[in-house]
Amino acid sequence: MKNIGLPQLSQNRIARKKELWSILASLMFLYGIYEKFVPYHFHKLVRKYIQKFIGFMSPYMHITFPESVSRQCLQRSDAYSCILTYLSANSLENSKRLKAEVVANSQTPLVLTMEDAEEIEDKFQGVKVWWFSHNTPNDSNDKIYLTLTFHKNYRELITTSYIKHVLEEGKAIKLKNRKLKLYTNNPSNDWWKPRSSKWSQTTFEHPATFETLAMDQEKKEEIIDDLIKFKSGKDYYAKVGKAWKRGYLLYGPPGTGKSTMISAIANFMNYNVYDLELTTIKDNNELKRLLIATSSQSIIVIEDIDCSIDLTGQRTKDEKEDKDGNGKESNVTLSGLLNFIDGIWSACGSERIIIFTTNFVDKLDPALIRRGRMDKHIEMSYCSYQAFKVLAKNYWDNDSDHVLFPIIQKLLGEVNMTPSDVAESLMPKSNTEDFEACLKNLIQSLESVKKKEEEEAKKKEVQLKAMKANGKSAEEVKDNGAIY
Ligand SMILES: Nc1ncnc2c1ncn2[C@@H]1O[C@H](COP(=O)(O)OP(=O)(O)OP(=O)(O)O)[C@@H](O)[C@H]1O
Repeated sequence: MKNIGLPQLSQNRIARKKELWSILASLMFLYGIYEKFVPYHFHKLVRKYIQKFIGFMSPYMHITFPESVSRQCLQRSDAYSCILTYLSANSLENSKRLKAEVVANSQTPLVLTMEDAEEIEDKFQGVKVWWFSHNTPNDSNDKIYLTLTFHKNYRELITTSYIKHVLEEGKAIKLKNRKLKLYTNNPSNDWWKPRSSKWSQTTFEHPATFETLAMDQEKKEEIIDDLIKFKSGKDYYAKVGKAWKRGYLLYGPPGTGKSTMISAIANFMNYNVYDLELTTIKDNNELKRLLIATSSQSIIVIEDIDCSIDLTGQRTKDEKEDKDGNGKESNVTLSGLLNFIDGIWSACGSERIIIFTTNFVDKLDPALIRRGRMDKHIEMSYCSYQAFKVLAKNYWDNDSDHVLFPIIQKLLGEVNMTPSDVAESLMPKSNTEDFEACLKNLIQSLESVKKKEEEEAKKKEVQLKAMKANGKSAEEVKDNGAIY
């Protein structure tokens, strides 16, 4: 009988299929054993190496950005949200795919989110990249991650230029879109308008940041660290049973940057500012009403607290009358203010910073500024060499050293000059004035202050000698202001 069986080719195919099935069955069997008997932590390791191997073989590379409140992110105004803002703004298609969620009590009410496992394509200098959003189930923090995928050939371009471009563009768009508010309780100057115990508001647009704030780097970092700790401290405050708020006392001579620091904090934290004018508040009840009307994520500021009201209750009625004779009177008391800061009413909101500023810290009632109430006391001092370098960068974009810098460094060590005065010297007075001319102006100002200080010291020394010669006591000499 003639062989009419399957042709040779088909038989080979069947044999190969059988082989494949048996390999598959063996692999499944081995996987079952691996799953059952190999410890879990070892699984993770194996997965990691498999992923590494696949990554090594693949022509594509991945970079992952977590949704975090890390120090660096905050300084870059949150890398994760900068990327989403960039993606949303840069393509019509992307903006359709990104969801805008409304977040209550937030300065940025619209928060962009990307669907889990969604992919967005972008192009940079002709190179295609893909952004991919995903959760990591193993991550106990339940964070969302953005992964950037690109071809290995463009590694240099993407890791240096593209990411920088995305972050900068995203940050710029965010800054443009963000609108912080400045509230004030200062009543209108128009006499016909009724006096109101409410806040009036305007847009807060101060450009100060920690980068442009002239102060020693170490001190600056300490404040930034403190703010970050506060911002991410919701659970901590709940755990220790404390209202989620923090008090800062900024003290130092006029022109050392206390108001500038407040603006830098507001911009850094993205908080609204409530500028509280105590002298216009009738009594403690009005103060309470104003407090209740403030929102969370805000900074309540009382500037020049030493001049605001009588906080010791010893001022006479005559003194309360203002210079124009308006009879403007404030019955806000120290206890009212203490209640405002940390009494029961202060718990009506959360995530709030209270800032007092003063030029005379010694004048303040210790109860008002004790730690726990004013948690951090920050001295804003005269311009140091490091602070001067920040100002040189702000005003002249100068990062490098200059031959005149050592002279300035020496003079700043000998003379007390406020950052405000240093900044004034660094500002060009005409179109022809360049950086060097401004540095010379500064040296001149520093030298004239130094000369004045030396002359005054000499004068006081002569005075002192004369008084001593006249038989005056040490106390009397001191009272007369001589250096003793
Ligand atoms: N530390 C600083 N960094 C940057 N700029 C500063 C600094 N200090 C002062 N300046 C500049 O000087 C100006 C005045 O500073 P600012 O009003 O912040 O000082 P202040 O300490 O609040 O003064 P006052 O006690 O009189 O209210 C600001 O507009 C700013 O340009």
